[in-house]
Amino acid sequence: MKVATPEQIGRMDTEAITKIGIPGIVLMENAALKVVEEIVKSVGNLKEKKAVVLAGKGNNGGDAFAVARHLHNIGAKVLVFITSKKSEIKNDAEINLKIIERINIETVEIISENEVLKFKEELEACDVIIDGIFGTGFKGQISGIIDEVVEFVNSSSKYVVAIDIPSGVNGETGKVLGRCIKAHKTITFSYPKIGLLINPGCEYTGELVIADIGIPKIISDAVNMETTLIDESHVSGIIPERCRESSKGNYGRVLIVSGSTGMTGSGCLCAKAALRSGSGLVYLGVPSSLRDIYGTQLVEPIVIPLEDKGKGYLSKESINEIIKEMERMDAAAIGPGVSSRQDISDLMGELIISATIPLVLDADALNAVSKDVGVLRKSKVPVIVTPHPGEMSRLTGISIADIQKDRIKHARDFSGKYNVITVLKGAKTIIATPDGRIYINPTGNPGMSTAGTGDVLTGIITGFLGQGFASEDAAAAGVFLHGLAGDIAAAKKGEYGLIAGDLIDELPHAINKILQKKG
Ligand SMILES: NC(=O)C1=CN([C@@H]2O[C@H](COP(=O)(O)OP(=O)(O)OC[C@H]3O[C@@H](n4cnc5c(N)ncnc54)[C@H](O)[C@@H]3O)[C@@H](O)[C@H]2O)[C@@H](O)CC1
Ligand SMILES: [K+]
Repeated sequence: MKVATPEQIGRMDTEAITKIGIPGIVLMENAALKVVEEIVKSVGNLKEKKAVVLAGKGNNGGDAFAVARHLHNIGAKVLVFITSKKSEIKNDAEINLKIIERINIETVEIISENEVLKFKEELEACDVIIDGIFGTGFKGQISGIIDEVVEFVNSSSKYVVAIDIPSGVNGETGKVLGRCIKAHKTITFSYPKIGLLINPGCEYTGELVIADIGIPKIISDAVNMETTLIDESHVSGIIPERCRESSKGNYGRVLIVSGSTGMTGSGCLCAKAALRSGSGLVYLGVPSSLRDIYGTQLVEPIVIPLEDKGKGYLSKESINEIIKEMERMDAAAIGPGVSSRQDISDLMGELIISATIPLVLDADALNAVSKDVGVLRKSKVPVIVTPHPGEMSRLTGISIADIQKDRIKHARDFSGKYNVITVLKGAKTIIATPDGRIYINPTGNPGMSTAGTGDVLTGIITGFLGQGFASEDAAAAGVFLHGLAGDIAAAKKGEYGLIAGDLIDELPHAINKILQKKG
């Protein structure tokens, strides 16, 4: 599903009004009806129930006035608090304000401490709070009396519904600089806004509902939305049904270059995940002195011992063997458990430059690349890098805290600078393409913060690359299914006891769920 910036949504609204001739008040009415429908779904029959509606001075407030009218019509006792002077309210919002005044819905301007006290009392007795203070027009930080109002809402323990965006979230960046409405449900219009999907904004939205308010397709299609929220239908468009007549040769050969003494598990997880994502043949290139360990752990993958002179880690001496093996492969992953010795750095640089098949670089490969990041630009093949924030910090020299503050920007900058696809892991994994497009992944849970889950992701993405998916599709489908497998595992076992191997077990179920979408 496409994701919009507030500016793009504003443009769609304006063009629907000016170019197509749909009056703004009609869009506002559509928006309000969708909000009321969702309130009823969550709170039930509102007859005789008390609703407190908060309205700001912009069009978000206009929506709130129209919501108040419909709640009143279905029998709710509605009280509207306005966070500005009524005289500041203009245009469509003013029309809706005048309407509710004419039908005797009580409206109170909260402009002094007296009204704040009244507001606090009313909150205690109400059944639902509707937040229409700020929407896409919000910038900066909530302050003054509105700050107190938001604090009371958040400490009220009442059900809170946000109109379009919880007031206080920046719809473009997801930043929350001050206090912010913590909603149980947010009904956002036309398309999700980026700020509702990424941290910290997404922590405030509660359940997110996307409501169509009638923007004509001709208008929205003309807006170039560069951000995609990966969803089931997106992934089902990537994963093909298997051909009835096929053999393992149809589903790719992948090479996983992995392992050092004490770090053999990562390659095993990676290889199993590649197989569970449908790979025809998985080859695991490992230091030859460790081959027996893999032999006892793995049945289906083929182990290729790479000369290590008995050292238990790979070095530059294995380069020719690896490059030769790559010639018969369709994709390769390099990195899981290879250790971070200098020998590995030298090996990585040469492999990246010489590779002739799509690559996934993970873990120690990224740490090695950090010493000379420019080598990524010398690759002749598509490269996917899968850093967690710590690895991203080493690759860029930017602190983890700063990366986390603007994950989209840092992923996009890195992809643009080094011509790679960046999979920036963490809650809401971000994928950035070299031409600046972004994918946001909604699946996954904190149970996946455990050793080996990154190796599983690398295996899935590599498996998909080997099956001929474009790098961007392999990354998008890979992160979504990895998170979905984690969600299925967490539903069965809880988040505490979840381990990386559980993701591999659930991966076939996650893929099946997506294939069923194809109908
Ligand atoms: N015709 C339209 O354009 C439609 C707009 N809709 C609604 O309108 C909203 C956007 O309306 P607006 O553009 O009027 O914006 P908002 O209603 O979000 O509010 C903007 C107002 O808040 C002020 N403001 C911004 N940041 C502030 C801060 N930190 N502290 C104090 N005041 C601040 C601005 O100066 C402006 O007066 C959407 O979110 C949506 O809810 C919907 O009704 C659909 C149709
Ligand atoms: K709002």
